[in-house]
Amino acid sequence: MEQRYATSPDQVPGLDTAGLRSRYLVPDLFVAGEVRSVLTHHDRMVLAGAVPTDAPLDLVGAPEIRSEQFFARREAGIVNVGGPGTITVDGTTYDAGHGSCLYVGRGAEKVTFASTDAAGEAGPARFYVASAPAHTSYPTTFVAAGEGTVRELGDPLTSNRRTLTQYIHENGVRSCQVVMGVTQLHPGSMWNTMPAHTHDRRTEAYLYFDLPADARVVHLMGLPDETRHLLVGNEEAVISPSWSVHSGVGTASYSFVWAMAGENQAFDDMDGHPITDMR
Ligand SMILES: O=C(O)C(=O)C[C@H](O)C(=O)CO
Ligand SMILES: [Zn+2]
Repeated sequence: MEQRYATSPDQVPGLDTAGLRSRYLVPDLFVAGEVRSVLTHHDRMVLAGAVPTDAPLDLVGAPEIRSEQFFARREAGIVNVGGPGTITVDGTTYDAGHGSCLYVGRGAEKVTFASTDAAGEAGPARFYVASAPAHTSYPTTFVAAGEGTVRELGDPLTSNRRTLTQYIHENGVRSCQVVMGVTQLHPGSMWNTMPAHTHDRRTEAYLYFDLPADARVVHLMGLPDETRHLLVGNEEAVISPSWSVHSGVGTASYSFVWAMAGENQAFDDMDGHPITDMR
């Protein structure tokens, strides 16, 4: 498990491109036949990727979280951004298609990922995990793709028409901290999360997916009046500390998984920043 310590907005103006990328971009979570993970000390979120090929893969603990079982003191939301696959939690198997979400509660002992058609046209499943510490155990719950709480946002005239589906949230699948969903840009719309916002009470991570290999999302980060950008490729994640805006524009169509953890789960507890105030 890679470990990244928390950062302050004071550091951002002094960082060059490589410095920004090494702290905030998570570029290599998805590797065939492996589980890769990153622990950020921002709200102690763990981001992981699992790509099972010819053999199933288990999500296990690590020295960085001082536990043999990943879910000993944690919960997680898991979204499949690849081909069809299954997630088995303590003997119960969930068919997890592209874009579906499984919440796994604290105390789960054995969590196993498998692909249904790794060698076929669909390719291996690619499971994205966003986890946070949990004080109690909520039931493990599956939500099929698109079946959460849907919000239609933006306008084609401002190139930001998008469908936001909330899976794990206050009025949906219950959790201790993790709030999670998927936003899909409509054809021709390229801007996400504009107007941009911050939420000083929560850390958030975006994982961009379904982006063509030769396209990029220009992702804005930093304090609203001192922004920087990251060029982000398919299946790369960005860590947004509580003080950082998180908004992007793609050079092609894309979706992203957003996941948060922190003080509260109130989705609308955010501070908007008009583009005219941003620098
Ligand atoms: O398209 C959007 O806008 C989003 O998906 C916003 C994220 O859900 C978010 O940043 C929640 O805080
Ligand atoms: Zn946000």
